[in-house]
Amino acid sequence: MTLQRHRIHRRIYPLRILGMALGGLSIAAVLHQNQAPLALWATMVATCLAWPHLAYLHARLSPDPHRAEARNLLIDSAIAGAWVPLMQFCLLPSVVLVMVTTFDKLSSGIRRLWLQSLPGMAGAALLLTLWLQPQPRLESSLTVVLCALPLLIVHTFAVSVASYRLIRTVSRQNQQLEELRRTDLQTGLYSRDHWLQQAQAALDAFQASARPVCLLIIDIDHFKSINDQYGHTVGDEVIRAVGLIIRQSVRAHDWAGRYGGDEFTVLCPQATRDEAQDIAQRIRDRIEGLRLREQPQLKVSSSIGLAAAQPRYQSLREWMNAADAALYRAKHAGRNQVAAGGDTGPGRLAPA
Ligand SMILES: Nc1nc2c(ncn2[C@@H]2O[C@H](COP(=O)(O)OP(=O)(O)OP(=O)(O)O)[C@@H](O)[C@H]2O)c(=O)[nH]1
Repeated sequence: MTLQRHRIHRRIYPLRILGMALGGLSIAAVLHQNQAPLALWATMVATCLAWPHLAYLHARLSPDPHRAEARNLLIDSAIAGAWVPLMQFCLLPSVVLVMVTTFDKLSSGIRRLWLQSLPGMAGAALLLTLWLQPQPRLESSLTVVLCALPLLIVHTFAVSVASYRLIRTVSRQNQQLEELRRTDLQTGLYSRDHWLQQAQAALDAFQASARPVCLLIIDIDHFKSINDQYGHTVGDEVIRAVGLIIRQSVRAHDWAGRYGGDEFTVLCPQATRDEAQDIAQRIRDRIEGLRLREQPQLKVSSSIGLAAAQPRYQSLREWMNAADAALYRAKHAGRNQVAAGGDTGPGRLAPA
């Protein structure tokens, strides 16, 4: 079981009651086998009945229940250690008690708790050995063996279930983290890093197969002055709206990402330059038609650079530089237009 700070004592309380009951069963069988005096029976019953409730109260009333419960776990180990000489070292239940309480510390997830539990466990065992000097009786009757089994089985099952749940939770959270890493939170498009990975993979695939693939770089025109004139909140809204337009304008198998700031990138696999130009024009056109409900007078436009992959591009950087150079030309030619570079050299596509 993983120790969580929140209401930890409530989660451990029933488990400790169950553990004490099963541990008590195992100890009772040994006491019966060893014909132990009544005082030992009384000690066993009192410990098993009282300790879970005392531990619960201790943690509940403590200002730091997490620490208090960690202390309780150490006391669990000391109690288990004490019962080893009290059971005259009866081998099977002694090993089961010691192992179960030690594994509890390991599965608690509290760092080094199991190590911290060892001195208390060994100390309690040593103290009672020196004090009572019990005669060792290592053998276990069949009854003792049978009575030790429930604790062993239930504990193993409980720890396995808890580990299974923990692994499921961790893998679910890892998946969520991976999705977050891949996504630009503002626009819902792919993040820069993830998009770059895909672009590299697309270029590699192009080098291997020569199937056409194109790259678009989209930049909002004069975005700084939108921020300056309308404020950053409106600027953010424009970025979100442009992201949505891009997402809705590309094909299902295109990869649209936010490269950073007001710059977006789209990878168009299996698209010729003409097909990619159509996509780019569609995006440019829709951005030009964008109107924010709160700011209907605000006009937005974009410039787009397009580059088809070429066998001569040795790296993604070269391919992106070609698209960037095309974007630069689109900006310098008056913005709000698509320019293509790459296979046929510099070229400008007229605005729609
Ligand atoms: N509101 C907002 N502004 C951003 C965000 N990211 C970057 N910016 C701003 O966007 C502006 C980008 O300006 P530039 O790309 O340099 O220039 P521009 O004004 O778009 O001009 P051209 O690209 O030449 O048309 C900068 O002022 C950044 O501070 C964002 O997430 N939200």
